[in-house]
Amino acid sequence: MSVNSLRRGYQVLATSLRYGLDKLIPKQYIPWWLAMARACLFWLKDQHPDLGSGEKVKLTLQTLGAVHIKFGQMLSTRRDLLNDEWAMHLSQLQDQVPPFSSEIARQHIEQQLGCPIEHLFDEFDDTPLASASISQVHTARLKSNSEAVVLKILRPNVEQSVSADVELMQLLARWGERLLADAHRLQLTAVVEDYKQTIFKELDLRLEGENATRIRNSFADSKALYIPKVYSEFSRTRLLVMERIDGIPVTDIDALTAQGTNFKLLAERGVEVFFTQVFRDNFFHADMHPGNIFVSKVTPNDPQYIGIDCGIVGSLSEADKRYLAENFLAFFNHDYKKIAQLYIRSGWVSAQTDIDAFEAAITEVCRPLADKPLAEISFGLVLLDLFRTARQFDIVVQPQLVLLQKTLLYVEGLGRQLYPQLDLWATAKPFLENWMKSQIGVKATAEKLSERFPEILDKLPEMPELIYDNLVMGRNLLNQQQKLLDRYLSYKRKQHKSYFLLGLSGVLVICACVLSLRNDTLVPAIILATASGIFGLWGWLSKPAQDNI
Ligand SMILES: Nc1ncnc2c1ncn2[C@@H]1O[C@H](COP(=O)(O)OP(=O)(O)OP(=O)(O)O)[C@@H](O)[C@H]1O
Repeated sequence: MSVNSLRRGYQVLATSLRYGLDKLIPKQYIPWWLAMARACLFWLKDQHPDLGSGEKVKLTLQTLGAVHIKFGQMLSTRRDLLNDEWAMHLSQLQDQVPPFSSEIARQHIEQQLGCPIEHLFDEFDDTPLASASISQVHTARLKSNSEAVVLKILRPNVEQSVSADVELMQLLARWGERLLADAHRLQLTAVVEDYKQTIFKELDLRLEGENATRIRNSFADSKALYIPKVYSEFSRTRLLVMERIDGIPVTDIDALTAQGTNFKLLAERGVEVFFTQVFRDNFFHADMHPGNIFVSKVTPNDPQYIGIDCGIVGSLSEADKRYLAENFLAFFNHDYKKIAQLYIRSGWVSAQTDIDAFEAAITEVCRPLADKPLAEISFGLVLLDLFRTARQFDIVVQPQLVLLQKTLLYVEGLGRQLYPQLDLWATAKPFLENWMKSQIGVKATAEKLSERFPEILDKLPEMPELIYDNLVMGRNLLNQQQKLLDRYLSYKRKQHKSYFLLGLSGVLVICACVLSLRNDTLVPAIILATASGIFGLWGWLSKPAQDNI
């Protein structure tokens, strides 16, 4: 436990209490010991009693910095779970976080460029265009070709603030693993470790530029998604220069309606973009909150998304991708037994699970969702059902899927806002069916084989030797397994014998004690005590050594 994490823990607690967040929890949910602990922190008073609860939460998260702002952004996407006041305040965390001074921004940009801004850019605007969790964005024009660009510069000291929070999260995860009954299932330290990797990569804007260029290239001819061009020659670790886009924020429903946007197509394209990135490209934008998504003003009837901020991206292993696709398809086909089998095969749930009970639980969760438009699905209830089933069947959290699950939440929340009649499943099904066909059909297998043909040809001469070696290895392995089994059985036999003798010795000693209470049974008592000693010693000596297993 480091001093840093303790200090940060205190800061988080103090800020939350000074904004009176403790008062937002209904009294009946506060146990007595927590109420007493709160009373002990008497000097941390609510300093903003007049503010609404949504504003208090926003200001707390904003004060605490990047990691907390990101959490607020995530909450803000679930308008179906928030009241208007909370939704309005939390959505400001997407791009209206208080900016830092333009002088500091200039200084940092020039430090990164190694020359005055005016050498490379015209019309640099000192008033930031937007300011978000980790950075601030200023507009300018490239001197070389007069292109409108934006300069995204990291916030001062953002690395330190993120480090402190990650350390605190690691500490809490370790405590959680010791104290929570569900710890082994929640994989807290692994999830935090994954988050650490992700967030630190986001702080390297050069990586963000590379991610953006990769997604831009894979959607080069797409009508669904446009990613602005990155000027890598001017980009550095703390500075990203890219084409300035002029779209309508995806949450500005009034402006989208005014330009006659085809909302149905827009929502369907959101689903298409998500599945294309996950399954075709295996490289997905994993920070798709509304502040990072715009809609082009050019062809409202054939609407195109514009995506920015590719700092957080995800990809899956081939096996996870395949299991996921099969899971989705089984869900679309109402084949709940298949979902249960897939969970067991992939190891996401124990092989000892009662498959019939598991299937019944999955049916209960999935049936209310099947074939329904988003508007008819209660997301909150689905989430509660999912948590309940996960706990009941001891489903282990898969850290590698957390980013994807977060992205799916964003996509679902977005679809709900844009076009609540969207049938997410009907839109996704043909896409996944085609993808599966491309993975497992005869043609796909032939293609994969032909791709690997030179490699296979190369290894062909080594084959007989490899086959022979493997057979020998297999036989040795079987012998070893048999030996291990024999040793284990012999260990168990010795252990039972030793327990029996020690037990017998115990019984005899009790009998000896009882007999010794009377003078006329003193001799049998001595005999029994001696026998007990012999059996005890024998039992002790026959105890097998631990390393004999
Ligand atoms: N290429 C661009 N053209 C126009 N505006 C942009 C561009 N890039 C960013 N912005 C504006 O700047 C805001 C913040 O940018 P960005 O999301 O990249 O920053 P961030 O600090 O990484 O944000 P987040 O909190 O989402 O991680 C965006 O919401 C958008 O309003």
